[in-house]
Amino acid sequence: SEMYHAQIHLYKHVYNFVSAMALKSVMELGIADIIHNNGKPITLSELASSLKLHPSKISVLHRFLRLLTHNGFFAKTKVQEEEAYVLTPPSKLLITTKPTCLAPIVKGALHSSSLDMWHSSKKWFTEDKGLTLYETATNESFWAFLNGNHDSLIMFQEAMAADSHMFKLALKECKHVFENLESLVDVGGGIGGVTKLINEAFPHMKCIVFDQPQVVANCSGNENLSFVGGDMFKSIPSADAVLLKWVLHDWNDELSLKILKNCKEAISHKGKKGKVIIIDIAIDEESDDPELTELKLDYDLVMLTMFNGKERGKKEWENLIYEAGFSNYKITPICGFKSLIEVYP
Ligand SMILES: OCc1ccc2c(c1)OC[C@]1(O)c3cc4c(cc3O[C@H]21)OCO4
Repeated sequence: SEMYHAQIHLYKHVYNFVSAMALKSVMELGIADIIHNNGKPITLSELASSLKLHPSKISVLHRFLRLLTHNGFFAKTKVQEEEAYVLTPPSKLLITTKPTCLAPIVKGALHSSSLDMWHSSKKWFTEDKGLTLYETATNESFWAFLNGNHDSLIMFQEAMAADSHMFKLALKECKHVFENLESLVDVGGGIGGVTKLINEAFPHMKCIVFDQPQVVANCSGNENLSFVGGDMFKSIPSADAVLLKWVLHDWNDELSLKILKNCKEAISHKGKKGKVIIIDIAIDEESDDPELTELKLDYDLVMLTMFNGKERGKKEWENLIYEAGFSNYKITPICGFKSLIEVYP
């Protein structure tokens, strides 16, 4: 009946965290590496012994694998009549020796420092101080937390760098965007994860990684890759193109406008030939399948709660781009759930 379906819907969402935390456990145990290095399907007992599990934990492992197999992270097969597990495309993204490894994102996004704040949401809703949920819960911004906790900063930067390897695959599809650029500044480029990939693909392009001084402090480049410290809300080094990957979703419209106006300044020496390259989520409920839209809306709340940022729909991107004084733009989907938006003065 409708009541039963409503109950299932409600309970499923209450316990959504279980599959996320089971995935975190599998990541922490390095199970994807064990199965990958095994070179063939692995039985439960083989997996348990390589994990050096106490016999009492073998059934626990089986139950975790059962849920994750149900959710498409493993598949079952038979080895000499015995059940065995193989990796699937999603769990292959947890193999730590591959450049496409997203384990650092799983680790960072599901770290207690990213989750604990949710227990303060009622307080956050009832206050009018304009703080993020993160600040309401911890009395400091997430960026201040990262700058004050070396291990968390490394974890965050590894998460950002992990995602940028995905960008390497996308770069093959969107090479034309970066062709015939003589220089590019990667704003909010962190430790240069993405910029290094672009520099490898386009060795003659002068690439600048632009981020806060303390972020770029002990980074070193090469003759065509340099690190510059500064404040993107004040001014951005000039170049043929400015890259904003996973930056504007951290900031509300007012601050995003400020960044985009400084980007326009930075490319103005090139006249019409300059461009701003935005890589971020573009919500598109009409054409995206519901699963993809749910991921984008999840990310919207992650950005809202951590940074008072937001993910934007196609219309919102258009309004922001025109408001910043640009005349034209083009959106191309890349990397599965992100889009590449070329913006022209
Ligand atoms: O736009 C930047 C940006 C992009 C992605 C993410 C950001 C911020 O913070 C939230 C997040 O869920 C997160 C939090 C983390 C982390 C990684 C991580 O990935 C997610 O490592 C430590 O805490």
